[in-house]
Amino acid sequence: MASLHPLIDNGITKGKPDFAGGKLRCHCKTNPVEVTVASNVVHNHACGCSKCWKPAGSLFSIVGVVPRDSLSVTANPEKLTIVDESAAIQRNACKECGVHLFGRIEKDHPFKGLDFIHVELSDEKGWQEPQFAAFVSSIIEQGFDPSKIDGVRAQLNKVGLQTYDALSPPLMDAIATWTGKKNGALPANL
Ligand SMILES: N[C@@H](CCC(=O)N[C@@H](CS)C(=O)NCC(=O)O)C(=O)O
Ligand SMILES: [Zn+2]
Ligand SMILES: [Zn+2]
Repeated sequence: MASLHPLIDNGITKGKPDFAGGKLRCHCKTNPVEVTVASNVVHNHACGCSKCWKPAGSLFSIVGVVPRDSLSVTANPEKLTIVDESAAIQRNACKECGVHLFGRIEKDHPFKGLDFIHVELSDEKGWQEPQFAAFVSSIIEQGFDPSKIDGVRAQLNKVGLQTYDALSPPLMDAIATWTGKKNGALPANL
């Protein structure tokens, strides 16, 4: 079976409601970028989109939000770079290892004031557990076989995650398959 994400593959461990935050570190063996977060995450969820950072071999990102004021870069900030300046979410990644430390919204947007983080970058336990899975069909755009996408939804449902797409799942899959063929991630004759 495909790996969804290390935090959900073997079932989901519930967080602690009173958890007060912790430190996130990139994957660099020396001089990792360190971010300190003084709050728990909310709306933690799995995201299948192509923009959210995923650990190697995982189909999904686990991403949650924290108030921007509760996040600070506490070591090696010079290693950070913004992945895509034109995106609504300015994802700050380590130039050396590629890990995304936090995403920030600067433009006028419903989520302005919130930063997006990945709690598996922290050694602390107690972060809110993932609550649902979003943008499931988007993994097809990245080359995932569309005929196997319902198996992924079943895997997510099995660990207790409801799955969502912007439209109904079959319609979103069809749109994503078209996009995957167009961008070359899927064979044109599929
Ligand atoms: N199908 C697209 C979906 C991208 C997308 O819309 N992602 C959502 C969820 S993270 C979003 O809000 N993106 C805003 C952004 O990346 O700035 C993909 O996989 O690239
Ligand atoms: Zn790094
Ligand atoms: Zn995403």
